[in-house]
Amino acid sequence: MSTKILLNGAGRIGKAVLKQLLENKDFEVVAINEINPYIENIVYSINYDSTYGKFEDKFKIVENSYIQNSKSKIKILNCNSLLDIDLKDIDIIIDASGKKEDVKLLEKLPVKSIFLTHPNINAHINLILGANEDKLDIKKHKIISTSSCNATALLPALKLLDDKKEIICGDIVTIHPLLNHQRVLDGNYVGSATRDIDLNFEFGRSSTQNIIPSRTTTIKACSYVLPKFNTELISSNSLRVPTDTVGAINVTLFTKLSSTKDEIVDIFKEFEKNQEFPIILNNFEPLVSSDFKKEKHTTIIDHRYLEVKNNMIKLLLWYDNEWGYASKVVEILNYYLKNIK
Ligand SMILES: NC(=O)c1ccc[n+]([C@@H]2O[C@H](COP(=O)([O-])OP(=O)(O)OC[C@H]3O[C@@H](n4cnc5c(N)ncnc54)[C@H](O)[C@@H]3O)[C@@H](O)[C@H]2O)c1
Repeated sequence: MSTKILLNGAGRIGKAVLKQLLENKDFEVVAINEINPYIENIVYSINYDSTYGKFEDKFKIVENSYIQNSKSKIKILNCNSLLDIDLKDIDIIIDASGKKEDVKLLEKLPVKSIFLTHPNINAHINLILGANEDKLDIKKHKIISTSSCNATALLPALKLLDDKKEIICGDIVTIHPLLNHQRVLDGNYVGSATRDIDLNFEFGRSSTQNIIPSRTTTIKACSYVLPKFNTELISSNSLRVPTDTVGAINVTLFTKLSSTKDEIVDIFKEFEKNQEFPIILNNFEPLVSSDFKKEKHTTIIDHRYLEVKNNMIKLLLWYDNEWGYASKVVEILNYYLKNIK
């Protein structure tokens, strides 16, 4: 029997998750809850996407509150809170709205599990494949955070290098594409449920005319998954750039054991050969960010820019922050269901 899913929030991540769930017969998305009250607009934005292109099996509206294509029929709901939804036919909720609902209230909802697509210290587990999937305990973990796109891309590489060379300290710079909370032209800062960084004037500035520096919660998100990787060990900041998707992270690490470049390349090659999930992809070609669009590997190690000097390792990582991250949400969901059976 297929797993019945309610998707909360059909924005950038919600739609990427939806389209990947629709490819899999084990899942049935029975409902989408969106605060956007216009079902015509919801169906339009599922069918047409500037970043990933048209959706071939188009949806249309049926019976006023459903959308349907050749394979699926999905009820569209318009509630402000998950707590107000009748969940009797739902097994699992994927919350991609960015709303920070009280976890104590979410725990009481009559579903098997709730997946949050943001880091959440109060979730029962923050889970990143390649970092802590062995810690998943389906008896204890009902509210599962799938962390952030940056932490998902960074932490497996950090853990691997720490296991082999022991990280003493480091610094990262995330180079992150546009997000929907940003301004097109200069304006006032607008707060957003999708960000929990303090009020930040820079985000009131035109997103298409600037490289915008900002703080990032990446390392904090890593620490919710593996406490060793915290802001005492690794400093961070971010540059927001005017591209649609695919982020990069510049990583500088100082390690207890020294290394050679060949050794580090071999560590990543060995991991790629033996991995259970598509996590590490080693790249040796002269590629640019758009070449990694729709890449499902969690993190692409760009060996053309790998530098190793004694105890210092400098890496350039790439990741698709939308489609790639959404593919991890679906993989974690699959992993969870396999553990239930
Ligand atoms: N965009 C990324 O690169 C990225 C990557 C990983 C994780 N995330 C996280 O995923 C979440 C969503 O981010 P996004 O980029 O898709 O944002 P988005 O603004 O594109 O989408 C959010 C959607 O949720 C809807 N929504 C807001 N409040 C709601 C509510 N109370 N109930 C139902 N729907 C509601 C909005 O109308 C919108 O359609 C955030 O927590 C974000 O931090 C984003």
